[in-house]
Amino acid sequence: MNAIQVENVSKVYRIYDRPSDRLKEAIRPGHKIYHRPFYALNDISFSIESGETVGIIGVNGSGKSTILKIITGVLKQTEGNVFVNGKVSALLELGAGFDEEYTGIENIYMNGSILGYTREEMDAKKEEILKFADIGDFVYQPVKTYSSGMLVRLAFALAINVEPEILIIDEALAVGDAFFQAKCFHKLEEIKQSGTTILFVSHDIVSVKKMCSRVVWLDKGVLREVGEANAVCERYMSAQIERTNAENEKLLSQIKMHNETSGIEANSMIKRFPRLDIQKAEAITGTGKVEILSFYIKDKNGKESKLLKVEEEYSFGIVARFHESLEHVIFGFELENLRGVRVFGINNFMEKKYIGQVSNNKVYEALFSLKLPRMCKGEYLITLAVAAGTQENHVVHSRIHNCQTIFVENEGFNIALIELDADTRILEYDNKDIVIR
Ligand SMILES: Nc1ncnc2c1ncn2[C@@H]1O[C@H](COP(=O)(O)OP(=O)(O)OP(=O)(O)O)[C@@H](O)[C@H]1O
Repeated sequence: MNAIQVENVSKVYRIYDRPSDRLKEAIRPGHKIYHRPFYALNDISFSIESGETVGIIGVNGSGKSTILKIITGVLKQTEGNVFVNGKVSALLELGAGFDEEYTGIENIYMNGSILGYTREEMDAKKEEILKFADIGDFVYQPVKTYSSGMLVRLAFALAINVEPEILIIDEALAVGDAFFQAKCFHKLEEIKQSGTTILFVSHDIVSVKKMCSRVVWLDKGVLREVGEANAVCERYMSAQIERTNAENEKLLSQIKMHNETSGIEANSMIKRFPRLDIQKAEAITGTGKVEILSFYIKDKNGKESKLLKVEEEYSFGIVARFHESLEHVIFGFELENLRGVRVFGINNFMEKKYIGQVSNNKVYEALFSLKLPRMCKGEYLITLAVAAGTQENHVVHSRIHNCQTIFVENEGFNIALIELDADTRILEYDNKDIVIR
């Protein structure tokens, strides 16, 4: 069953060059048109099944908030239809849904009554809401005195504790502090498991990948893609890379970087490298001026391996052919877990091994030797990249996303993403010997 169905929805705004044009058009109905139509959304269709967690992604101004407002009924579409099946609780703009003259408590009851709950029913929910919001006595103060952090705390606590069938969240979590964000993500995970449909707008692609099974990608009001979360997020990130590449290419040509002495070692021996299988890669992007030919991992005996043990030494090699002479080249790779969380990344720029210039039609091998950190046991995905510029400002010439998996063995407790090397001591004191300041 569909919880939300969006059919050919468009939202058109009238844009006037001068404020007076609006008036001129109003007083001469049927005559001259003074406005230009602007499509904030253009013929958007998608549906969300009951129980799904779906993300909406897109750059600023792509129409994400507009579609959420239309789904929640805050805004009326110009064309098309929206069907919503279930009780909706929404967290839209910060403070929306609150009357700022009233206290937090009063707002809790007002919102509850809008959602059809009686005062008694809200009495029962109040404690849970206040506990989650954790804003102390501020709940007795008018909402207009709240900081943005307090507002989002109350709004989130309210939105999740009214047992919605459909929960809609617009980027709101970004406002809270890190502890609150973590608490919210935990709670969202719980809500998701209970079968609530969740629609989630965020610029944080890692969270979207982690939370959502499917993703809707909006681009300048147009639906670019709807599909499996990881795949759509990858293509979205690739598109962002291409966009920033174009911008950085311009910027780098203006910045004059001093040529470092080249750290490249010449090698005339014939070497064999395993061919990189790019068939399984999730996305390949870049200018195409560099072709990544090989990636390999060798253990300390020089044996190739995809089954790695924590705290052992490995060398990671990237081999690439250059189709153009380039300056300030950066070779690097990243490791992500299967939930899309990056565990580590390394490149020669970070390691302060600067490369002055590489020549057209030559092949270069970048070698990274490292001790594998104490990370959680399991499967990981590798992303390879060759870029040029600096860490902050670079053009990606080739990026092969999630092209290979490795398996990490860890005989430890495996309770978190990484384990620490800590010097742990326990000291004992007599009660009388301590002062707690
Ligand atoms: N009242 C309005 N009149 C004219 N244009 C508007 C109006 N409201 C929104 N827009 C435009 O509609 C487009 C979509 O806006 P929307 O807020 O939905 O984007 P968004 O994807 O949520 O952006 P962000 O990530 O920055 O929040 C933007 O170009 C915005 O300027």
